[in-house]
Amino acid sequence: MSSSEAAAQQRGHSSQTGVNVESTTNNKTKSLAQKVRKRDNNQAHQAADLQGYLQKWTNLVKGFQRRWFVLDQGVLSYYLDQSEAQQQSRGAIKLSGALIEHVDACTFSVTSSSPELNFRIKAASEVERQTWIVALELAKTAATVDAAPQQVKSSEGGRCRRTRVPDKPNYPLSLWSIVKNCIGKDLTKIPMPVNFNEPLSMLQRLTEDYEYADILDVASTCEDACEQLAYLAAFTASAYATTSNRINKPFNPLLGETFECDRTDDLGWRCLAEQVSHHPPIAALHCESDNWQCWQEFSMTSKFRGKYMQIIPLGTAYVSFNKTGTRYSWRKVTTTINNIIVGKLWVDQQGEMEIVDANAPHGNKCILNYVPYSYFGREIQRSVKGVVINGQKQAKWLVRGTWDEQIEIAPVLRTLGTPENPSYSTGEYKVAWRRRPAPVDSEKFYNLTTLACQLNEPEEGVAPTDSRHRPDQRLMEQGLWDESNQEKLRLEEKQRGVRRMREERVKQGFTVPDYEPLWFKREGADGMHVYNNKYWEAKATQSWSDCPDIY
Ligand SMILES: CC(C)CCC[C@@H](C)[C@H]1CC[C@H]2[C@@H]3CC=C4C[C@@H](O)CC[C@]4(C)[C@H]3CC[C@]12C
Repeated sequence: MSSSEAAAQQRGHSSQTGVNVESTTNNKTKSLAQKVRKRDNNQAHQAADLQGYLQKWTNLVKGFQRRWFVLDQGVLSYYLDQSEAQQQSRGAIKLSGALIEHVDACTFSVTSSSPELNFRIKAASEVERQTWIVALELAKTAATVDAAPQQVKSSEGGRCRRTRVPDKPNYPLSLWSIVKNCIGKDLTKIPMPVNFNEPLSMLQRLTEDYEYADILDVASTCEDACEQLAYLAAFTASAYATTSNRINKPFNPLLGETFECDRTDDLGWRCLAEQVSHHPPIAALHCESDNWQCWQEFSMTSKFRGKYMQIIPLGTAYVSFNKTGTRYSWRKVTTTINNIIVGKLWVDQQGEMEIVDANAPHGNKCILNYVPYSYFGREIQRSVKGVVINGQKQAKWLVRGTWDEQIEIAPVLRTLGTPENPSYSTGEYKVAWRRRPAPVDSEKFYNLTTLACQLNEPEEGVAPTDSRHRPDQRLMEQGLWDESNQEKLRLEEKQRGVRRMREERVKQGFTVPDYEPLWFKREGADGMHVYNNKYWEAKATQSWSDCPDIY
């Protein structure tokens, strides 16, 4: 029996310890889901309070001593014995920001940094230890959410959005120990515990492509089509900004999972994503604003190449500017994840990206080169270089910078040199994109940007299939990784079950219609999934009856 199972069982029996007990513990999955939902509604006040005798480390002479511990409203206090509990405590730690660590089978420690305090505590059994750790983690999450500044920009929409998620707990686990048995497998097919995840699904991660969509607003006002393309090049590079320090795996979306992000009020755009295929996994996105529309289909293959892994994205991204109807398309470059076996993980981008006019194949285009990292190279790292050429193959604008910091663009005034080795004299460079500074302390919460923190914020009225409702991801966000892992397995099994049933019916000779996504349909010669314009209307009337039950 794993410790978390034991803890769950313990919770079922231990009414005496005062843990909030779900009466239907035999139906554990349900009780977990309920717990998540409850916590969504009122995260701050759902923490399980707990009290009881434990052994507390005093000093080398006296060793462990029996003390009465009380967990109440985000504070862990102790007393000489139970009768003293109404009086002043002997010591107390605020759990917000505290470190809760498992030491050995029965021992754990709770540490706070300011004031500097540490309790080393021994429980009577592993089960009791885990019960306390779970209660403490829950209380910590609730307290941290409470303590976190909730206010963001004073958006015209007037909505307050959160600016952070709970801190990432620290449960060390070697990536290589998981991945080594999976050489040759695709990243999306490697069964991985949530320890390497970030609390976002790939649908949400892809929505972050639009974090700097204001560049598209600028581009939409350009009179010069080549300048517009140069801005667009800056936009495509901005999508990689977060990859420099976000090396966690987003959750693989379940088939039929959706994610909406309506930021029309403050950012001027809204986006809808759906997982439209499971084998191979494909996501489709559609993002719209008054000035432009963007859509894309995304899937990927991944390859181990010795000490690193390469992610090769498939699918095409499009933008169309409303005023002129000009449409451009591009494909994403290859992402490399280095140091898979040992060392610190780091990411690089490489490859050539061609941004072409989708209506005029021989018209303007931008050739952007994401220069790969080279140990010996003289190039600055993460560099992006590009040129916008017109239909006559004349260079019109130059693009330069790095994908993790900023991109500048400049008009070409004159082309010198030879066609094989041209040199350009340009006008002044202007900054087309600059990365916003990271939020304070973001290294404690997966290096998420403020927008990223807000993506998974619970929101009313979204589809039942929305990633925000995904229970394993919510548990992970709250730092409850054991529980999250269990839920993840249950959801994946449920998905397999549905698949198996389809296959069974096909075997029995029934005609089973192909899986149809709800909000996207295949269109055009390449059969790309494009938006069917139904989601936001369905949302307005809350008509979700066609949504599959995936959680
Ligand atoms: C072994 C584990 C830890 C590896 C984790 C790999 C993560 C960091 C990789 C896997 C797939 C990658 C994504 C693949 C494609 C895109 C789309 C692009 O427009 C922005 C970057 C983005 C969103 C990448 C971000 C980094 C990414 C999420």
